[in-house]
Amino acid sequence: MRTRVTGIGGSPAGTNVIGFIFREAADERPKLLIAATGAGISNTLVVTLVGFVAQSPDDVGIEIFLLFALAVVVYVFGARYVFHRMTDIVEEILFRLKSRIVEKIERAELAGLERLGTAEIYDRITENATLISNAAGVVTNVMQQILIFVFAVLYVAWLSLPAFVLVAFLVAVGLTLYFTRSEGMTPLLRELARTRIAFLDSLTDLLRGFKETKLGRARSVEIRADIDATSASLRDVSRKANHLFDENFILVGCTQFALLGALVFVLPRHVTIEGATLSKLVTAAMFLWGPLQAAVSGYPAYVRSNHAVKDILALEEKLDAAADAARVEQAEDPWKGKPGVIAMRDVEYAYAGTNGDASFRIGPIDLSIEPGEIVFIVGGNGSGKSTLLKVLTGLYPATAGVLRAGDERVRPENVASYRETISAIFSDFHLFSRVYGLLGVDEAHVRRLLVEMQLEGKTDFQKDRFTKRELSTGQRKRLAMIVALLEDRPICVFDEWAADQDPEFRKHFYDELLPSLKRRGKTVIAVSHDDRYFHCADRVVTMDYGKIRTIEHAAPAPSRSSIPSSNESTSEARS
Ligand SMILES: Nc1ncnc2c1ncn2[C@@H]1O[C@H](COP(=O)(O)OP(=O)(O)OP(=O)(O)O)[C@@H](O)[C@H]1O
Repeated sequence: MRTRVTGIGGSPAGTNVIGFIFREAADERPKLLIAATGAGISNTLVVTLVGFVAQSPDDVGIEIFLLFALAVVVYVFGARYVFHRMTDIVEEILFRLKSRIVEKIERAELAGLERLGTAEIYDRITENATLISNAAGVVTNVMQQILIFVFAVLYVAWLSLPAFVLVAFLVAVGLTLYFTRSEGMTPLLRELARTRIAFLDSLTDLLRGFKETKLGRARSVEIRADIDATSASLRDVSRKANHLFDENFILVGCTQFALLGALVFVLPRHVTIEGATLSKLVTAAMFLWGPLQAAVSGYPAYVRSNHAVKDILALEEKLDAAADAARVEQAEDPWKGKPGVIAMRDVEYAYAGTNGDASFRIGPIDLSIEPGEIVFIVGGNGSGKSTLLKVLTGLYPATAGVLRAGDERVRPENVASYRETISAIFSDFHLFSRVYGLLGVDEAHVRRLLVEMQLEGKTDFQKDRFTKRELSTGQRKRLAMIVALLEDRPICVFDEWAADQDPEFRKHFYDELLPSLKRRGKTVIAVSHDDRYFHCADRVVTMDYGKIRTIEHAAPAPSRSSIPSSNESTSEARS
């Protein structure tokens, strides 16, 4: 059966799937080779015996039949062993590869992962892994067919040396043409990989923006046009690649016809050859066709799996690069859960620019936050508040300056331990399906928090999960708050947490929750736009264009009549 191309990746990393499997099967290589050779020989023997018996059926004794039966048995056991082991080995490699990639994702720095994007990771870990998995059987078959082919050619050499020379010459010409033409495949495969990721990106855009597309016909038509365009180019490149494979397949068939033609039309004119030998040669040449076609039709799958292997290894390299700074994380923990004063001295952070564009940067920033202090970070949209939080929490490594916690400088060697002292709810927070990091937590305690967050009856907590996570944004943020409270870490970081809460719960957050955290000795760093609650902070840090504009000690709570409207004060802050 022909193997079709459905979209393959390409990359510069250098290895192939056979090397990959053989490296993995180092101890088993001799056994695999013996089993594959045994299967190949017995397969050839079966066909040779059948040809022999067909020539003179009356001369056949029981020993020929027993040899025939033995060859079948050897083939079955040899082939079974090779196929099963190759599948096991490939699946084991893929299992290890996936867990290694997941580990590297975990170790990657946030900025590195943000640059990489999710489409490439999804594609490599699913599509490419499936390609390699499917190719295991095909690759084994190709290797076995090559062995059978070699034995069949040896059989031809035994029958007639001139015929062997003819076969060797025509097969060499055919294969040289085939492989030369197949080289045209590499750029097509690379193009396919790029197009497939672009397709995934557009599809993700459509799915994430589903509501928006439902509301706008023009938007939906335009995004559809973009997806169709990517999909069409995926189809065209895939079609080109498959046509190339088809032509190569036909080319090998032509080599076969040339071989048969040369055997019957050319050879007898130049070499003395008996009719019986010629007939055996023709049978052998026809027999050669099977393994050759099988090997050639399996070759696309082999090429695809090679590209898939290269792409996965290239992804690993990118993840390694993203993990550089955090390579030795967990090595040190100087704080033992007590980070002390957090101090930023001349700290700067710059996003990596794309296509030479100037990127946004914050700093230089000088800021110290005492344990137990409540600090609000305020400022207009895009002033760098969230970026500052990510640097402060050690998620973005400062590109200049020093971040200290207590007496210790936060460095790649200890940043993971520093992060362990912080609970954070970012504006794009994620609620995990289970309360990872808190598995086995006391359910009664969680239920009390559900009551405090006014979520009883909306969801419940059973077996380490909130029974329902499809809640309103404000309610989901309350669930995230429950997780943060359960973590019970000394530093709490909230990025516009109150923004999606109703007035009553917003008041609860500022007037009760934050003071109760303070009473428990927690440091709270919160991004806020709620100017009417700025008095709840010990200090208010105002950011503007990535720099700290002012740091003010909070004024006492204003009387109700003097509270400005939220709009007034926001515009004042921005002016
Ligand atoms: N992942 C990123 N890569 C590159 N630039 C980014 C990235 N995230 C944010 N920026 C840039 O950093 C600037 C500051 O963004 P940031 O989210 O820190 O602002 P903010 O003060 O929290 O804004 P808002 O009040 O709207 O949440 C933005 O203008 C944006 O251009």
